Amino acid sequence: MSAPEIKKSILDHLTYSIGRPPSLASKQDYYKALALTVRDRLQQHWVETVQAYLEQDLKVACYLSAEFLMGPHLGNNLLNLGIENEVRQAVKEMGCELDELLAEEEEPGLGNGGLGRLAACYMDSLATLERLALGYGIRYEFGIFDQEIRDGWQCEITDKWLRSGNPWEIAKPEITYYVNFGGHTEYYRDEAGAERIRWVPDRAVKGMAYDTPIQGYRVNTCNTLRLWSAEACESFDFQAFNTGDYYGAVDDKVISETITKVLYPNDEPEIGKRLRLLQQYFFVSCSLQDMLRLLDAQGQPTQRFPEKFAVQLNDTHPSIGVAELMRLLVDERRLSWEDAWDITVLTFGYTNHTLLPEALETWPLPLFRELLPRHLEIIYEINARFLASVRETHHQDDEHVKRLSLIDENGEKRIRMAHLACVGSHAINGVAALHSELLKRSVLKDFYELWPERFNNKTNGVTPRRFMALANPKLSELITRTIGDGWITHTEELRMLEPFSEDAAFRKEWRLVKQSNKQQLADYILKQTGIELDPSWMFDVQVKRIHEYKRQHLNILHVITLYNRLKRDPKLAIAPRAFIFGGKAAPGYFIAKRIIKLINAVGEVVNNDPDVNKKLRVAFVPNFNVQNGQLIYPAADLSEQISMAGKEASGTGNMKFTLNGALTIGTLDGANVEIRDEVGEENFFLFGLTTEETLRLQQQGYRPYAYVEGNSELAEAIRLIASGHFSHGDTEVFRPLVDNLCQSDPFLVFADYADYIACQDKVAGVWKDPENWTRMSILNTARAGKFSSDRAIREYCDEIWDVRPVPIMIKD
Ligand SMILES: CCc1ccc([C@H](C)CC(=O)N[C@@H]2O[C@H](CO)[C@@H](O)[C@H](O)[C@H]2O)cc1
Repeated sequence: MSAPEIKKSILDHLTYSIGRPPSLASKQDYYKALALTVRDRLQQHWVETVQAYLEQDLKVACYLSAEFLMGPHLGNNLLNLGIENEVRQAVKEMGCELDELLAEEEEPGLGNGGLGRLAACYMDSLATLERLALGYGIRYEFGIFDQEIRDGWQCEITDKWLRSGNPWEIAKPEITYYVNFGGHTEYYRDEAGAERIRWVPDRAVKGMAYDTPIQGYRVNTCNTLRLWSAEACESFDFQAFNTGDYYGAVDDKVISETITKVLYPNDEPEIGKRLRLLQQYFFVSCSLQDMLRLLDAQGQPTQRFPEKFAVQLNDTHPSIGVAELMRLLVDERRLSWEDAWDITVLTFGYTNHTLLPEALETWPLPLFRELLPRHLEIIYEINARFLASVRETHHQDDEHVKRLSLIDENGEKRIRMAHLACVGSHAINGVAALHSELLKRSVLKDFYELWPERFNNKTNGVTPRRFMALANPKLSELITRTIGDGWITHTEELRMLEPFSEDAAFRKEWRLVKQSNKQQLADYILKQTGIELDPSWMFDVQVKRIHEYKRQHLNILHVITLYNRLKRDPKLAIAPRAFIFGGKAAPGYFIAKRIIKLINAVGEVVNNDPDVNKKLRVAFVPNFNVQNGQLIYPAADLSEQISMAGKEASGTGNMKFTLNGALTIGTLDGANVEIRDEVGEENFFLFGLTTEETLRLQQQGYRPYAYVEGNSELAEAIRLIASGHFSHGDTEVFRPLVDNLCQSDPFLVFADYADYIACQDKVAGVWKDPENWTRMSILNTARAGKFSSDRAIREYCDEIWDVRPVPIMIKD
């Protein structure tokens, strides 16, 4: 791990792995050689961790997720191995800058947003807490699209993240499984004469494992992220070729590989596309077959499956797993239905990440029957037994039974995947206290009344390694210099910072760190957008997927309100503010794309208007992802968490901002509630209707335009948008947005406008006293220890998975 040894290893990899003499090597080559050098050092831990698993009778946490938003690996692995300085020195001696090589890494964007990034944070915490774990997912050839902003509009660019290979993964051709589709089922008599059902599929693909090491922070544990890639069983059909059917010869190859070709770029609206179901079944079947192989490899009986594997369903996307495990246990391992069902329920836990009805996945029966005929039968059987028990034990009326059923019989019959997940899991959790409560009171109410003991809350968390130590080295250095470095693995120790909020010298240092982070972000934004931001201004930031319930359009209404105030009186004493936005919209999400256009259109007018651009600036950071998120979270003064109450399940960006000393303006939604409880209501800018109040308002009949008539600033802002003031006189481009707001406003933007503006004025007031602001900022960081993914993972391990720490010894 010393600089000279690392230098030698990089040179060796340049020669033996890359095959380039240093004189000819490009930055990409040096990056690759360094990545392989670092991977070597991970692999020793990796092998020891796998060895420990094979030698000891241990239980493993298996996290099934259709998305893993890992972010760039190199910096994180240098931090977790504790060799950043040695590497920085080694590459310097070779004439390279570590930061240049870090910038060479393609970000593996195998996720959309919160759900995918949470899975990545949890993998980091599982390894750091020395819990044996496997992350199972899909190795998409193309991840989340790259976003370019052209003339204010989002443009989607294919994410060819594998174009120059991926040094962090190891292909495992020896770990492949067949996954079947289509066909029919039939009865047959087994050798014992027992009548059984077999599936006669009409298509199969092969799933091959690609493993990525997940190194814990300063421990020997190195877990595995196993991503499956689809390939044809026969990559080339010579028969077809010889008969001149050249396309037919590779047909199967093309079709099969399509399964893991691309990530669906939607987060929230359910899409119900056939390929999406193929993707979900494909990776789940490979994963469960892999677990059964591991069980066999350890000579363990099938009955011990739940003692060896705790399988967590990351939302409903992998919930077909309930039916697939039953198929593997009953059809292939010939267990009785009852035994198989007990194993299944004991094995699975289900995490729900959204209350939005349109995001709860349901599959049309005909599609299900066509692709997965045997699973449909199994789901019918599960449903029949479930409803029978419900009738028996709970004497439920038909209406109730209908509501609980796995099959939605209203109109076109559909499979309710959330219901399958609930029936097949012994634990069901939401991702923040409010969300878990709302789950019990709304979408999963009937299941809660049935099985209250299964329901629990696991408030989300984020890894302090990537989002503090790696993203904010200056703040980390100041904190460690002040309270030691225990906080990196025990964030509750951040509390020791509290007394320093009263120390003027410390506050000064705290402000200087924030200032330099803001300068760094300003430089990045200038390079990306050409927009100049002054780091002495308040950086007011909203970065997250673009969605109406997250209300980026409420934020831009505040910007327009300040714009109007300044246009009316350019000398108005407004606290100079830079409004920074970022986030991708699902390509088919019409309104969300118009919101991006509106933000950029308002920005263009504001930034070029001398009456206002000395106090107001707007910048939309293109291609918001994990990499630039690491630049943005440390540089924010104000974190915008302004979703309509009851809509944001948790949020995790809110936690990253708070841990990096930003103050939050937000509603009582998701984890905002717990952030406010932890940091103190006096250190949180609260506004807006509560969940109850939103429901009451919508029940009593909500007339959005009444709020426009009742508020001149709101009326002026809407009038300006509708007039084409921000669109070169074009009154059509934003009409759909204005009409949506004035006629339905489903996310109560108008209802919360006045309180939001008043709260923002309060923020401006507090900002005027930097000492007080800094004190509040320090207290936010000091009291945000709860929001570490380590705390969340400890709870999952102790309360759901029963997975214990296993220190890994490195044998010399
Ligand atoms: C079917 C398409 C689809 C894809 C993704 C999703 C995810 C559930 C969306 C998501 O990322 N939800 C977010 O999950 C985070 C982690 O728990 C929460 O913090 C966010 O509040 C929630 O919106 C729903 C539907």
